[in-house]
Amino acid sequence: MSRNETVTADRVARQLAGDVNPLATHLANRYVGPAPLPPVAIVTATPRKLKWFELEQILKPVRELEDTSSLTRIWEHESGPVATLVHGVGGPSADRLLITAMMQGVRTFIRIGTCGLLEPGATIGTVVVAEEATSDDTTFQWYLDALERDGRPVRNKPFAAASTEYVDTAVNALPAELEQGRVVRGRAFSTSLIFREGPETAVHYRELGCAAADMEAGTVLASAQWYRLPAVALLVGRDHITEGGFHTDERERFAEGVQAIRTALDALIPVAQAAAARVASER
Ligand SMILES: O=P(O)(O)O[C@H]1O[C@H](CO)[C@@H](O)[C@H]1O
Ligand SMILES: O=c1cc[nH]c(=O)[nH]1
Repeated sequence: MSRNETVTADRVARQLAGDVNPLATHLANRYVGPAPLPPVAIVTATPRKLKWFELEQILKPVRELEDTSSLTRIWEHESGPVATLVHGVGGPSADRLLITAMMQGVRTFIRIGTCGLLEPGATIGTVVVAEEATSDDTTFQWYLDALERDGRPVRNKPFAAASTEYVDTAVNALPAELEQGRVVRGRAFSTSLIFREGPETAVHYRELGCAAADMEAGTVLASAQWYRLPAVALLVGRDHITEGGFHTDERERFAEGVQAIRTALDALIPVAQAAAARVASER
């Protein structure tokens, strides 16, 4: 059996074949490159941010797939191969990437990125390990409704959950110097309306119990739950939504958060390799 046939034969491939339209098949190569992609993918919104994370400190570059919308790069971690994929900004863009990446063999997603902080007085560079996320966008709502119709609703509506194993691994790996409130295991709100945020939206997010706002974690976690894949989002606080203050004011703090996420990733990738292999073995 060729590797490509293996990708198309598993449980996730069958679910995808039953619920996405032929356009996704038509576009998969262009978006993410040909199958098989590594089963573990690290995803973020923009190539510029991906550079900030300096993943070459923990991964060995192998090759770049030419001319893909997600600028797919293949890397080698000591635990196995990893892809980095740029999912674009917002839930719909992330959803396009997630689906096509799954079609090409990805079986787990680790989103890394930046977020706005909601807790008054939180330090720029605070790391939020999103164990749950919700969103105001249509892709997130589609997954929430689909899960409901399928008889497996999210446990804490309207929040989709991350893999507990990933959250525990990431939190335990975060360097000790980031303790004292700079590591938050909590909820994220993913918005389509970043430039409409202000004190009132922040109150709303906080009332929902959120510590951070980004634009994609909700869709990443909800999509993963729909396809029964493990996923998590590791976010570093880049600005304050209510008080002003940006990473450009506190570069060192921000850099510490970025470095902490890299440390967490290094511990998380082997766990993700094992989890993705389990998913890929499901028939
Ligand atoms: O750091 P990234 O992944 O770009 O994520 C955050 O930054 C962008 C907004 O400027 C959105 O994509 C948001 O989710
Ligand atoms: O990245 C984001 C998303 C929403 N709000 C923010 O402040 N930052």
